[in-house]
Amino acid sequence: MFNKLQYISQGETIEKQLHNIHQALDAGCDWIQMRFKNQPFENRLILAEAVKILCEEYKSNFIINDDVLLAQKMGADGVHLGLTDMSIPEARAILGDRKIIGATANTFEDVVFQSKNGCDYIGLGPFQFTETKEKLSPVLGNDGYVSILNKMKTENITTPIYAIGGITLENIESLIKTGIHGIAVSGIITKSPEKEKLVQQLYDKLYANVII
Ligand SMILES: Cc1ncc(COP(=O)(O)OP(=O)(O)O)c(N)n1
Ligand SMILES: Cc1nc(C(=O)O)sc1CCOP(=O)(O)O
Ligand SMILES: [Mg+2]
Repeated sequence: MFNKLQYISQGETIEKQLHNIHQALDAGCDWIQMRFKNQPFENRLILAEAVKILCEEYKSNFIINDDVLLAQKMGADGVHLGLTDMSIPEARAILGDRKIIGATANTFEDVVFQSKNGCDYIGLGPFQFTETKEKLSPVLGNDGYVSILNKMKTENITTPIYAIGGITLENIESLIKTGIHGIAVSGIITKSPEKEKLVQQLYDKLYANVII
């Protein structure tokens, strides 16, 4: 089963991205999504090559946002695809069954659609407003997760759900109670002056009731 914490990268330049990813790895994150929007292929390729080496060094999972062909070229661990990106079946045909394919959802109907398409996990959000992503879907709040996760239980849909969008340490306990598997975060880790402490606090809350 997947780790409960995914770090999504940010930064306007290759150098800033790499710096933020390196710091997240140093802080203990072991699942990185490289998200470098509105960049020419050449820049994404340069960054992906560097991140691949770093993630191997730290024995961390490395997935790429949006770009299935770049993920294939890099031999990355997988991709994350939104509702307007390449379809999950098309990505699966390219990457095969052994790669991670994450999908985005904002409604229960999206969850049904993405699960039927065979994604490995779903990023369900946004939980609340965030500056990290433009053109956000409607915010769900805690009640949105309660409603969608309850419907999933009724319909026996077991795809792991990651809450995403403006999540802070304070939100985790109530989100975990809704039945989510984990969280995907960017801003709180990137902006934290005490990343190692924060990542440990996130793990403590995410794994509080997990018997190993
Ligand atoms: C874990 C996770 N969940 C959702 C998203 C959003 O993906 P998408 O809707 O394709 O938007 P962009 O990230 O591409 O702007 C995500 N990246 N990761
Ligand atoms: C990349 C992304 N996708 C979202 C969605 O709702 O689909 S919210 C989001 C941003 C996540 O970063 P932060 O933790 O800084 O809010
Ligand atoms: Mg996308």
